[in-house]
Amino acid sequence: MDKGSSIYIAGHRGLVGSAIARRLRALGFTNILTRTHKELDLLEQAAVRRFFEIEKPEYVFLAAAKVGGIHANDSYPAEFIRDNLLIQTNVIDAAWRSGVKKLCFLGSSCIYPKLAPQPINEKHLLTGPLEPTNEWYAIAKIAGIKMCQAYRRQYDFSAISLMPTNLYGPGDNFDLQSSHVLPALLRKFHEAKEAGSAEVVVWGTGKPRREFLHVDDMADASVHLMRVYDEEQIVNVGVGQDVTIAELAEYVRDAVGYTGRVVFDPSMPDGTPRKLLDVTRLHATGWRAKVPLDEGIRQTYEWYLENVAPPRLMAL
Ligand SMILES: NC(=O)C1=CN([C@@H]2O[C@H](COP(=O)(O)OP(=O)(O)OC[C@H]3O[C@@H](n4cnc5c(N)ncnc54)[C@H](OP(=O)(O)O)[C@@H]3O)[C@@H](O)[C@H]2O)C=CC1
Ligand SMILES: C[C@H]1O[C@H](OP(=O)(O)OP(=O)(O)OC[C@H]2O[C@@H](n3cnc4c(=O)[nH]c(N)nc43)[C@H](O)[C@@H]2O)[C@@H](O)[C@@H](O)C1=O
Repeated sequence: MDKGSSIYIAGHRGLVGSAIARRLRALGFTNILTRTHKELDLLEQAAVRRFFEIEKPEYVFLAAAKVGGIHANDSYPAEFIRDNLLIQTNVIDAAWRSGVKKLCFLGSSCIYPKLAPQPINEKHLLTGPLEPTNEWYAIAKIAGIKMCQAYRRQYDFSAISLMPTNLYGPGDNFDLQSSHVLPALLRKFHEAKEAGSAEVVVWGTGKPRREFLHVDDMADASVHLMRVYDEEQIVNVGVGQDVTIAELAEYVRDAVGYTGRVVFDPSMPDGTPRKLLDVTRLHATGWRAKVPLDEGIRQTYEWYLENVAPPRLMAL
């Protein structure tokens, strides 16, 4: 990619897409192409094809998707499988048809079997049953990986697939029903502190282990791999370390400064017991995550206070 290359970021207003846009701009890329959801609905095949035929981007970061935490995935299986299959199929096919030089597809660590050996190596894909709460989303993401591989084999299309671990950071979704755990806990602890509540409820048993990567690291890795990596094999993108949800709750409690109790609600699903990525392949490309979890949580809390909390508290 040259600094003047035309680069389309699908989903540029989302957590990852906005971070990729920030990273590219910081590196001096000047020709970044975007469309809001309203301007271009990626579920519409004809509209997507037209967009690619007219704009002819050279590079594509596919960061648009139907995304959510464990409860959203479990509650809306039809939307998660349908929207993700449609968005990725429309974008990957139109990109190839219009002569895109290279495309970066984002999967997820939930593509791996629920009980995969830890840390999870890329070779564990399709070796066992999936976690039921997000199998619909996972199946769509696996189809996306296979589509990139098939287009590479048959059409010589340069498509790479990255498998991010759980992400967090500025621009995250803080809605308590649809969000992932880290933004949900930031909001719960913040609201409990403001209201003087005696306890905060954390879903599940607190025992599952998760790995958290700051979205600025994810964006940096995406741009790096777009530049240096061009193979069929998928690449895990993570930090190589995980924590229990109970430990995560303590990190968030410290960042927010909440002094009440943490209680667990085992009626809510735990999901996969552990999801730690083997990042050997990623490290071999010369890239490592930089943002420590405690620092990333503090920085995300500052972003939350500046961008999300004030209007909502005024409304209370
Ligand atoms: N967040 C995470 O923890 C992880 C994310 N990933 C992957 O990273 C990628 C980005 O995720 P993330 O940034 O978190 O998700 P977000 O929900 O923050 O962003 C997704 C973006 O896609 C857009 N979008 C969704 N549907 C359509 C549509 N039909 N037409 C046009 N735009 C659409 C959304 O726009 P709008 O809001 O206007 O609908 C939004 O800007 C996804 O592929 C996801 O699977 C992988 C692992 C973990
Ligand atoms: C990125 C990944 O995200 C999803 O998988 P997940 O890792 O299970 O996602 P999660 O962040 O929502 O939860 C992690 C853990 O945390 C616990 N937990 C506690 N309290 C809250 C809470 O308040 N909210 C949420 N959401 N979880 C909570 C929760 O019970 C679970 O044990 C996938 O669906 C899939 O889409 C995917 O790819």
